[in-house]
Amino acid sequence: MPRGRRGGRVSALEGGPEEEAPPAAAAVPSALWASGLQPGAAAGQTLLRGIFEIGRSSCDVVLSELALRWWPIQPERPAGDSKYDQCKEEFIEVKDIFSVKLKRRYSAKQQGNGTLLGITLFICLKKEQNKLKDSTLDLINLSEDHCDVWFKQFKKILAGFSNRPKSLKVILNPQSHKKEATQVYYEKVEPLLRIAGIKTDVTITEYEGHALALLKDCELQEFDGGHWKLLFAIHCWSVKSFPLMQTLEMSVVCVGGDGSASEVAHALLLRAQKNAGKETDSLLTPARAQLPLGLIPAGSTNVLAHSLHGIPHVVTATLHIIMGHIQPVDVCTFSTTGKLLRFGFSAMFGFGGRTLALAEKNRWMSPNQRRDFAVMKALAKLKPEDCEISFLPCISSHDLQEWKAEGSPKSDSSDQWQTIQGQFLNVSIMAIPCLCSVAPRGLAPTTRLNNGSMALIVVRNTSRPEFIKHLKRYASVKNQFNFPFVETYTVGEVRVRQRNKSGCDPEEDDGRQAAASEHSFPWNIDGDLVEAESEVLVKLHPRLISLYGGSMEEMIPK
Ligand SMILES: Nc1ncnc2c1ncn2[C@@H]1O[C@H](COP(=O)(O)OP(=O)(O)OP(=O)(O)O)[C@@H](O)[C@H]1O
Repeated sequence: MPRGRRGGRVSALEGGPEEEAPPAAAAVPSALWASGLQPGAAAGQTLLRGIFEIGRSSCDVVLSELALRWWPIQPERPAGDSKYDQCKEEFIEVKDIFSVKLKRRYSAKQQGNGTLLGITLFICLKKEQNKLKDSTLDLINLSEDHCDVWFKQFKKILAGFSNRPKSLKVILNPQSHKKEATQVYYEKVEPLLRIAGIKTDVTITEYEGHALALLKDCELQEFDGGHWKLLFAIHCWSVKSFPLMQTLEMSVVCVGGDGSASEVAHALLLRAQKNAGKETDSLLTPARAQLPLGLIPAGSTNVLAHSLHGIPHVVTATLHIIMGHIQPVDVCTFSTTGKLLRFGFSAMFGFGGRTLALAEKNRWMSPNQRRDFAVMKALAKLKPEDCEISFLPCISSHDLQEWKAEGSPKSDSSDQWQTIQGQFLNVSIMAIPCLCSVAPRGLAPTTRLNNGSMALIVVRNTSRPEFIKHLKRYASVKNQFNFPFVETYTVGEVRVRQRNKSGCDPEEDDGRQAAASEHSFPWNIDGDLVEAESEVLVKLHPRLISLYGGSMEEMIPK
């Protein structure tokens, strides 16, 4: 049977059993399924044409600017025999190739280069549930000259992908989750980076704050001789001159959980302010981070990586970096009494802050144990915070379009602060959707990575069973906030002020006592415990950092 009709298994593109295409996709070749192009679609100018053996069939192969196509060479068709009509063209898109190697066979006695067998292409395939998977396609031809021409052409094409990083500074937290980040990196990430020809320089962090200390003040050339300094200069120049045409010679990658990821993002942003000569304490318009950041999920919580990739999957995260899939992402500044606390993506105050404080106090437990224990204990001691919350609402894009149509000069955020006050069990402020295992659509499902607004979700005082019901509803795909005691707002800026700080019972070992002095309150900022004074200002800064990840629209389950 021709390949195009038997599940499309080009042998070289086969994946492991858990990575098989779902039944709906099984009827088309995996390479076709991976691609957005349809057979016969315009493929750009033909660059090369030749014969290779692919999956044991001799094939006519055409390389064009956009795609590599092939179809079996058929013997002259006997009259009336329709069998060969079923032969289908197969193809992969050129943009899905991330490396090319000459394929050789080495025997024990052989000296030198070995026997040439052909060319191997390394390909990024899109699988179900936002997963990406690496695969290979062998183009077999024993001719050195033939393969050399094709190999050079593939190399030239790959060199043209200026959005792909050439060099990575890798920051790895060996303590993340159950201390498996090092293994994750060397077993799953580094081999792919090596195949892609990306240079790496790895720092294994030795203490909390090491990543910040390393990235904040160091000279970039320290990482790689003069290489980094030169590339940094080129990068700054290219960002300045062509903001949308960045040459991504280098990037930073964090291997760890949310705490590490957010520390590295914070460090890159502090660095950007320093380079731009900006004071961090009165930041109205912070400078963008110059270096893109990749996140490899290896922590107990991986909300940032999950939100970026739609799935906390190490190979997917690595392939987004290799393929140069860049997302500009909104960032918040958290400040108190005019001082910058930190840059971050999401925060919780109240139940979320106390739960984290309790978990931190019990770090001797395993990550899952201490998380469950902290949730149970915070629920047992559930009590509201007396707060005043002021916010600047964002105008919906629909209203904005109408105003623009009417010629009104209004911008997308209102200049009218609104204030709510009372007893709140939890306050969440999120610039990204915060996808996680307990909330498949995210803790803030209406926001996006870069929609220029934050979700403010406030939970007013209610009974414990009602609050638990609300927490459980996050697992649902709809009506998460359909409770009379929950309010959601789309905002650009929020100020949370603690109104009554004196109600703290020293006998109670709740999160507040666990975390802070009587003058500060536990905030959970991207999974890190931050003690803040009574008032915290959170301000959104659209597209302040570039992160490697997929397109959000495809990712959130409907
Ligand atoms: N060698 C180290 N020893 C102790 N802490 C470290 C080390 N390296 C980094 N850290 C700190 O560990 C914190 C948590 O790390 P990370 O988020 O990567 O792991 P995690 O398993 O998700 O953590 P958590 O259990 O706190 O959620 C970070 O704030 C980071 O600064």
